[in-house]
Parts: sequence; structure tokens; C-alpha cells
Amino acid sequence: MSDGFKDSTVAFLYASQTGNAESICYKIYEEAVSRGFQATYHVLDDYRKFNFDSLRTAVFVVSTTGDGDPPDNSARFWRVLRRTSKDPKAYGHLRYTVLGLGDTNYSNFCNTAVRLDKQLREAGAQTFYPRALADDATGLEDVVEPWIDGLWAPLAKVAVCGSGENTREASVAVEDAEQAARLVVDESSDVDGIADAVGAMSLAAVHQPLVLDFRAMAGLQKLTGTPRLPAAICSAVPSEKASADRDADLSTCPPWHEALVSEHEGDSALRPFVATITGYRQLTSADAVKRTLLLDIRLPESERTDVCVAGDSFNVFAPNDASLVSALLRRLDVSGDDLVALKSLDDRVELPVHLQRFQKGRYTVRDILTWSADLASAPKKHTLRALAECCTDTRDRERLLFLASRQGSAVFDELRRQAPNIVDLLHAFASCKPSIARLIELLPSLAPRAYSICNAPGNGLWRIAFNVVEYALEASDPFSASEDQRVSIERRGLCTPWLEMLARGNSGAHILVARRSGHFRLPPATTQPIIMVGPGTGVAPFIGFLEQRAVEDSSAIGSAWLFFGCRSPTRDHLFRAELDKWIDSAVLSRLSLCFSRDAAARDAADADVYVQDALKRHWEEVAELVVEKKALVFVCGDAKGMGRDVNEALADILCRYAAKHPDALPKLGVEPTKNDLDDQQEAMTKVQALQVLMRLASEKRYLRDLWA
Ligand SMILES: Cc1cc2nc3c(=O)[nH]c(=O)nc-3n(C[C@H](O)[C@H](O)[C@H](O)COP(=O)(O)O)c2cc1C
Repeated sequence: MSDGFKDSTVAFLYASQTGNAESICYKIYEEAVSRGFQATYHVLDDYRKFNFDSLRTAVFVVSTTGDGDPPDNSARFWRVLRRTSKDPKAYGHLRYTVLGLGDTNYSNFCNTAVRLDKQLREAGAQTFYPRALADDATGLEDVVEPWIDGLWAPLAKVAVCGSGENTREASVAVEDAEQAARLVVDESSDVDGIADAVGAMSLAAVHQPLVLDFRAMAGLQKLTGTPRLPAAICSAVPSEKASADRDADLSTCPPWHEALVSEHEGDSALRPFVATITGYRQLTSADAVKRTLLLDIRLPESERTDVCVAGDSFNVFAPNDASLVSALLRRLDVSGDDLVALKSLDDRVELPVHLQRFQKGRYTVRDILTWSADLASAPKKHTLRALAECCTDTRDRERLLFLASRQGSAVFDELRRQAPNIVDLLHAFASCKPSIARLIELLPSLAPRAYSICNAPGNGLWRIAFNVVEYALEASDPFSASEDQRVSIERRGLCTPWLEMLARGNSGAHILVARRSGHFRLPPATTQPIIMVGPGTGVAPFIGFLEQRAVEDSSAIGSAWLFFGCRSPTRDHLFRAELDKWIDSAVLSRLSLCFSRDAAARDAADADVYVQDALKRHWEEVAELVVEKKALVFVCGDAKGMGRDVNEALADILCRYAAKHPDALPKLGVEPTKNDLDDQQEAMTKVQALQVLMRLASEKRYLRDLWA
């Protein structure tokens, strides 16, 4: 499709919520430079820096978050694209390709990539290489690696490729072949080997055990599908500069928080700011399985004219756990207090965006590890591939290569299930000792965490309700001397235990927060009925909705029906008093409760097990509200389980309603066919019902705020 013109510069652009798209985009950019392309690399929201309107060649790497939503760091870009892409010639000069990251466990697989591709095409841009969509459920690498391999030839047709040294790639290919040939696992030593890895458990102090069974390596001569060795990109050099100023009161914010604020100058809606934790309340009983806290966050005077409304969410910038950072420093034998400057190993290649602020040498190693690198992110195959090269022990190296290979997929999946942080990994592979620069460049950036506001904002107060993420998982140790082979592994989340610690400590801790662009909003004084589905902490935004309704004229607003679920009415019935009060005052018209782990309470209250069961029980009333009264349906909570099951339940409900009331089909935008009318059961198929739900979502009558 090349028009013969070759562009001199290729822009590598990403949108990323948790760092995957960012690091993959950087990897491609870095390889492009080493192949001789002149390249730039930007986050999509920096569209002014890469001059989007006059861009000629671009490679987009974008992930999808929430319920098919684009990542936060592309919100401003989408606003611009929506405006400009109405002109079918707006991007006639742009040649592009898109790599989408997503997860087929979510209902809108890779929606950001699909939408971006569509909008660019509609605005006249042309693809120079087919789009690919990678699935986190099966392993991003399966799609990403071959897509990158295939990119270079088409890219060279549309962009000038100078005399780049391709030596690095050639040497890596040779090295890979050698490694494959060298991987000869001695079957007899294998059992001992596993015992070693299992033995690492007993050393567990700060770190947690990893229990992996490497017997599948026995007899393997060659590994395939191992990702290419990520190139080294930076070095950490001691810095003589003065350390950045620090305010002891703000030690719970990133030391560069002022710079972050000024980087967002001109975008007051999304600019971060420092807020204060002023109180908390535990919403669950002491014997509940999960601990749910309600936290009060006071906004500073400058933010009192709050643009947030009920249902909006915001980001919290949280650090890695201090003891985890210390354990990592000890394990690598590095002083955390040293000031370092990160330098690119190749002048032509910029550092990844999240590392660029460390080029001036004003921050310590501890600062970088605490606030910038995600120490607990799920292990990635290319990281394991790189760590393999940092081992002095052959067995460690071979095992890491195996984990990164196609043959090691089952063991890799088990590794991911055990959710190790980087310290756990380094203890399990005891001879692995990456340099601090290598480790920093391999770890993804630490992304802020999003929370729904659970009050009606407006008086300078945001409340959030969250479960403190702490759990134990089990692994089976086949070589355990005891009869019980189970090993318990403790895990903690990053942000919620930290918020709990701040809340339970002295009131007044400062945290850095930033508003997010929101779509999950209750229109003011709406006359349409609303249906809210929010089990567990998914109820949070609805508390805000109900606070908003409580001050609206009740005679002029539509009805409100809440489906709420918890384990047991005595342990984790969140906001029980508030909900009872709103039922009494008719702010809430109807409340359907579900108790998943308390059969006696269920019988006593005639409640259901899960919210999707309650929806199905009241199918005809729910469908009537949606079809005849144009109700707004809001769903909030866990994306994979609840979000999917409620979507299915709603589709079933619509099918059932259409079967009983075929005359309702046109109201759903579905044409009755002759065959449909012959057989009422088939009045509307499930596929059609799912399409109706998608249309309702696009019309903002079916809104979902879903999270992992
Ligand atoms: C809270 C959450 C919501 C998600 N929603 C979707 C979705 O709607 N569709 C999809 O294809 N993938 C979804 N994903 C999967 C991510 O797109 C996928 O894990 C990707 O690798 C993340 O890339 P990133 O780290 O660059 O953001 C979701 C992941 C999370 C954690």
C-alpha cells in the first residue's frame, strides 16, 4: 500500500493502565532504533509533543481497561481524536498499525485497539501492517512476539531505515540457538533440583515461597518460543548532585509529586494533587472473611470547587511496601541511599517515560524502587528470559529459560498463579543477581490505583470503600516429607494495606491523588428509573448516587432499585443502616439482597445467593423497566466473575421477555422475523440480546464500572 513516500521518523505510541503496553511499546521502539529507524516514543496523552495532526507513520500499542475503556493516560488523546476524526480526510497522511492488549475474560476484548483502528480508518488513515490483538488470558507473548517479528519489513517500506547496526539481533539469534542446544537436563539430578527450589521455602522471611515442579524439563533438548532477550537500555551511575528537596509531612507522596503536578498544568480536571486522610470506619465485623474500610479523604482548599459527581473515580499513587524494597536492596547487595542517575546506553534511544525523571541524578535507588517500579507485577516471560542471563548457576538459568519457553507454559502458568513479587523470584533463583539498572529497566512502571468515590462529592470530601487485599493461596509440594503436601503462600495487595496503615496511624496522612475521566454517572434529577447492581464494595458508587437522590425532589425522579450481595447479613452487609434509612425515606424504592454464604439468613429473608440470581428471579419486572420504561442499568464490581454473569443474566432476561411479549421486539430495536413469530421461544436469540445490551451500553443506558 506504500505510496512510494518514506517517512523519516516513526512514532511509537502507547496507552497503558498497568504497564504492559508501555513496556512492550518501549521494547519495539528500542529495537526500531537499533535497526536504524529514526524513532520517537510517547504516551498517547502527550499528543502535542508528537504532533499528532501531522504525524505520518505511527505504531500504536494500546491496552483496554475497565469495561472496554481506554487507559487513563490516553483520556486527553481520545477527546482530540473524537473531535478531529469526524473529518474523513483528517488523517489521510497517516500510515499506522495497532497492537492491542486485552483479556478474553472481559466482555469487550481489546476494545481500545479496535476503536482506535476504526476511528483512524474512518478519518482517512491507512494501515501499513495488520492489527494484532494479544490476549492476557492465554499469554500476550503468543501474539506479541510474532507480530513484532513481522513488523520490520512492512515498516521499512513506509519509513526510512538508516544504516542501523543489526548486530545485536544477529548475536541474540545465535545465542538463542546455542542456549537451546545447551539445554540438556540431567534426569537423575532433576528431583534434587526441585527439592532445591522447594527448599528455598524454608528460607522464607520477608519473601514468600515458590513451589514449582520442574520435572517436565527432564529429557528436553531444545526449547522453543522463548522471547527474544530484551536489550539492556540503561546504566545507573553514581550521582554527585544534591538530593531532591523532601518535606517530611509528604513522605507518603512520591518525592517528585510537585513535578507531576506541573506536568499536568493546563489540565486541571486530571492534574494530581495532595489530599489528606481524615478518618476511617470499618464496615465489616471482626469475624468477617474480608476487612472492608470506609476512608475519608479531605481535598485541599484549592480543589474545593470539585468537578467530580457521584459515581466518579480517582487514582491513588501508592508506594511499594517499604520492607519489600529493603529486602530487594539486601538481596541485590545495593545501598538504597545512593543517589544515582540513569543513563541511556544508546544516545539515540530515549529512556522509558517513567524512568526519564531519574536522568538528573537527584533521587536515590530507594526512591526509584519505592515509587516507580512495580515490584509485585505478574512475572512476564521476557523478564524471566532476561533474568536467566543474570544467573551464575546453570540450573537456575535453565529453569528460567524453561519458564519463558513454550514447553514451560504449564509451569509458567503455575508461577503466575502463585503471584510472586520480584523478591520471591530472586530468592527462588538464588544465583540470579541482576544489576540495579537491569532490574529497574525490566520492571514495569508502578501504576496508580483507581477507587470509586462512594459519596456525593461537593463539600471537599471523598469517601472510598475498599477491601484490604490480603489472602493466602495454596501450592502442592510433591516432595514434601509430610503427608500434607500443601504449602500456604501469603499475599498482600499494594495500595489497600498501605491505606489501612495510614488510616489506622495518625490521622492527617497525605496522599497524592488524581481525578479520572468518568462515564459512570447518575444524571441529575433523572425521571428514568434506575437499576443498580453492586455486590460487595461494588455498592460504593451507588451510595453516592443515593446521597445525590436524597437531596433531589423525590416526587420528580424515577424509581431506584438496588441489587446488593454479601456473604452474610451480620458480617459484611456494607452500609446496612444507610440503605435501611433510604428505603424508609423512599430515596431507594426497592432493595434485593443476596447472601452467598449464609443459607439460614437467605431462607429467613427470602434472599438469593448472587445478584444475578436475584435479577433472574425478578426477570419480568427488570425487563419491563428496561424495555418499557427505559430504565438506566448500572453495574459495579468484579469484572471477570460478576460483570460477566450479570451481563449473561440480563441477556437471558431480555430473551425471556421477548418470548412472552413479542410485540416488545421493536422497542429493543430487534426486527421480528417470520420464524421468530412462529416460535415464541426464539423471538430473540441470546446473541441478539447480547447485541441489544451492547447498543444500550453505547447509548449510556447500560453502564458498567468493572475492576479486577
Ligand atoms: C480492571 C481491568 C479491566 C480490564 N478490562 C478489559 C476489557 O474490558 N477488555 C479487555 O480486552 N481487556 C481488559 N483487561 C485486560 C488488560 O487489557 C490486559 O491485562 C492488558 O495486558 C493490560 O495492559 P496494560 O498493563 O498496558 O494496561 C482488563 C484488565 C484489568 C486489570
